[in-house]
Amino acid sequence: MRRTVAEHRAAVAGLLRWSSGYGGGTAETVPLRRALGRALAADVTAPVSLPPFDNSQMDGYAVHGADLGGGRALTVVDPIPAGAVPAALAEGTAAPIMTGAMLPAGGAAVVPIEQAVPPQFYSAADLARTAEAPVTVGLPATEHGRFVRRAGSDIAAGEAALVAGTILGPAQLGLLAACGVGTVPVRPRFRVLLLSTGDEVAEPGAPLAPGTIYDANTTLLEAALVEAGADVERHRLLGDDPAVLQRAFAAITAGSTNLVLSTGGISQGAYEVVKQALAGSSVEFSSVALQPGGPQAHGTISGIPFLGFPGNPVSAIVSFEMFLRPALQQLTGVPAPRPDLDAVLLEALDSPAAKHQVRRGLFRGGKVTLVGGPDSHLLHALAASNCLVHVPVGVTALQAGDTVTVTLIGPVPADPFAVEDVLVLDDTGARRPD
Ligand SMILES: Nc1nc2c(c(=O)[nH]1)N[C@H]1C(S)=C(S)[C@@H](COP(=O)(O)OP(=O)(O)OC[C@H]3O[C@@H](n4cnc5c(N)ncnc54)[C@H](O)[C@@H]3O)O[C@H]1N2
Ligand code: MOO
Repeated sequence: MRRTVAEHRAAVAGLLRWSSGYGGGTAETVPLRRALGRALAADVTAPVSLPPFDNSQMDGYAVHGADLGGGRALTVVDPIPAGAVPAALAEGTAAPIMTGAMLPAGGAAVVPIEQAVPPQFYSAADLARTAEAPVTVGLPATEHGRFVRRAGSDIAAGEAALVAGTILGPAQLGLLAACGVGTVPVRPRFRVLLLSTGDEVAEPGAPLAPGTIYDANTTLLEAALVEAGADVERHRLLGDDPAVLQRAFAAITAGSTNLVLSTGGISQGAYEVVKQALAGSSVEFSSVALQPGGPQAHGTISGIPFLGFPGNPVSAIVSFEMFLRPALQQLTGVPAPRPDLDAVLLEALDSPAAKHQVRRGLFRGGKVTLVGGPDSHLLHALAASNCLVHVPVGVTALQAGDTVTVTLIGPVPADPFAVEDVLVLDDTGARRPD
């Protein structure tokens, strides 16, 4: 009995949710620079306020609360660089103050240097002469608090900075650094044991013997798993001997990993090693209405989730994108930037009526060109594509100009038309006349 893509997706998600043991693991504490993309394991409270003290938003003059009305010459006093603790500001004086510098006690506002008369700062030598002939500055009227960044206006000490489960991106890590937090507790990564099967499959690097091919799946799937926030703690290349694979499965103990993932050996051949090694087990071998990625296996080994992907590399990665990546995202919260977009198909295609076909394409500017045919060995075409093109069950043909749904799996190249637009801008950013 053939399963639908949605049925298998739900089965994989349920398997990981109920059997992977993910979620109960011990948090690790890592330095901020190792925490990018990880999920925060506990709430973090701000240990300091941001900003920690009232400070200037502009390079200019700090003015006393009694002098906000402007119109009188103020005596210029010692400047306040960022990092200094200033003396209190007296009525009738103005202190040159730099962006980020602490506002002096008595200071009520900052007037930007451009609005001062004259609009300049004075040298230390000029100010040293203050005793004989005070240097003065004229400032326009301003209001209380103008260009002052108040302590705690971003976040107050003791407030929740980030909540558990937050995915730590540059902004979140920057906030923690600004709060002086150097290490963070993060949820453990989802751990995967990756097994590639096949007597014909050889480790890259060694000379290629006749009849053999290099192992692409280990590298392809490890990269995909890492990109999705998981950790391949171990991978093994195994041949087609069911006894060897059975021993490898028997060595897997409960709790040792969150998922066992294999490629190859699950179809209709005479040497389907995964099928043979798991005969009589609870693992289910099914045919999903998907191309590539039709043959699938799922179940548990020693209580640990097991997924068997087909051996063809494109079938394996399509299986990952269609089934495993969504389940990982649901479970770990690590974002999988895989937007689905509508695109105008630039050429015709055929598809089997009973299957959801996934073609590879290059999406740009709202349009998609197919890259290579539907076959599942076309790794070069996969590497030249940036999206999966979906042809739903029941659709047997599409024409150029039809709208399809694509899933972005790689970066979109710059639109050549957009580049031309940029080139006709002048130095000010205005569009030049054609
Ligand atoms: N009579 C039938 N034959 C096949 C069917 C079918 O329904 N009836 N299904 C086809 C489909 S669809 C697929 S997909 C494959 C899946 O086969 P297996 O999962 O058993 O995978 P293998 O036979 O072991 O390998 C398939 C293919 O992929 C190459 N391969 C395997 N591992 C790697 C690797 N690590 N790196 C690179 N390439 C790998 C292998 O050499 C084969 O060419 O079955 C079809 N057959
Ligand atoms: O379904 Mo197979 O996965 O076409 O190549």
